[in-house]
Amino acid sequence: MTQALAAAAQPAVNDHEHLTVSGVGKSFGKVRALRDVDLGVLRGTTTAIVGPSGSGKTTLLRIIAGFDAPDEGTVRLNGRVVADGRRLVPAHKRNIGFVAQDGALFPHLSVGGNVAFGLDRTRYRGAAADRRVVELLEMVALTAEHARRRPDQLSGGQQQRVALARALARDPELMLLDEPFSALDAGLRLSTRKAVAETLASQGVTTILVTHDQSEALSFADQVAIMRHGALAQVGAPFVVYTRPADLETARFLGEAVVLDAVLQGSLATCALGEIPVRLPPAQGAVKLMLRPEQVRIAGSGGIHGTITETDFFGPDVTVRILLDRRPGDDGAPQSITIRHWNAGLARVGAQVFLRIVGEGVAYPA
Ligand SMILES: Nc1ncnc2c1ncn2[C@@H]1O[C@H](COP(=O)(O)OP(=O)(O)OP(=O)(O)O)[C@@H](O)[C@H]1O
Repeated sequence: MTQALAAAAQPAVNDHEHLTVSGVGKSFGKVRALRDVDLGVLRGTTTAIVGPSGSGKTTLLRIIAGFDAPDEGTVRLNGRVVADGRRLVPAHKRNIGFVAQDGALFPHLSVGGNVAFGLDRTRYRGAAADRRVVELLEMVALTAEHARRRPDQLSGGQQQRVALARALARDPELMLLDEPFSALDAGLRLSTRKAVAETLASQGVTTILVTHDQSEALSFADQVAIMRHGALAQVGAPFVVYTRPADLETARFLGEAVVLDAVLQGSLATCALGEIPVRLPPAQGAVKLMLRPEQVRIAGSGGIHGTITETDFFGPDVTVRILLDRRPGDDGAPQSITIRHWNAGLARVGAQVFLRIVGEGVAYPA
């Protein structure tokens, strides 16, 4: 093959991409853990890989790190192939940082000793190393005082931030985070996540976070990759994947969804909630229409109404199940929806309510 032909046979690689995963597959015996995964990550951005347990997230992260080799496909860092059928650049030559679920700090070393472990000893020695350790601890909102403690004398969130400081000590270009917040309780999880995101953004480190928590993925990342059964179901900006999921399963995975039978004509879907505009209609005729519950509001009056059949109180809001009244000419089965409302006093079982729809729906072929 001539050079020009060989170049044409290569998949297109975006020059701005820090990481490019193309057609990656991996099996463990009969288990197909990854199939035909394509993922591009721009330099300095944050990507979250989210999916249910066993969907292949960790396998993909380990292949990006260089801990495992793909069976097929290619991984490129800065346009350079680091893994394909023949070559495998090992993890320690990929200039990456890795933070595991449990932080994996060395219990026998002090906090400072843990961070210093990551330092390049040809660049940092003696007082320079001590100064760099404190600098790294300050990046993750800890101090020189913490450096003297043992890891077990810190809170869970502090330990995770030390693990991040240790990973940052290597000056990585790419940071891989494998569910690093999952062992923390809700409040600590939020504040640690924010602190970690801010540190990584300020250092301009390209970051990939693996999580099974949808809201964590949506709030942390510039780009969300949804993984299912070893394949990527959708990759896009958080707002896009949440408001325009590629399919119903992705819609339901990323959040609560109101799904109704509808008939689509042009870009208008007729369903038990009236006529709802649809962006980019995929088909005409019978479809499934998806709205997010926050798009359905309880109103003072209107043409759409129903009866509350069930409520569930959560504190800031209440989940309300509503049996929709049939609209004139509708002879289909009765349909119920579940939405949220802030006023628990208003949402009483048996109450009649009017509903108003905000924004557009998403239609899927029935
Ligand atoms: N070393 C291994 N040997 C055999 N099977 C494996 C191995 N590692 C992963 N698997 C299998 O590959 C599939 C994907 O696993 P993986 O750990 O990547 O999923 P995950 O999405 O990270 O799950 P979790 O959220 O539970 O960590 C699973 O079916 C798992 O059992």
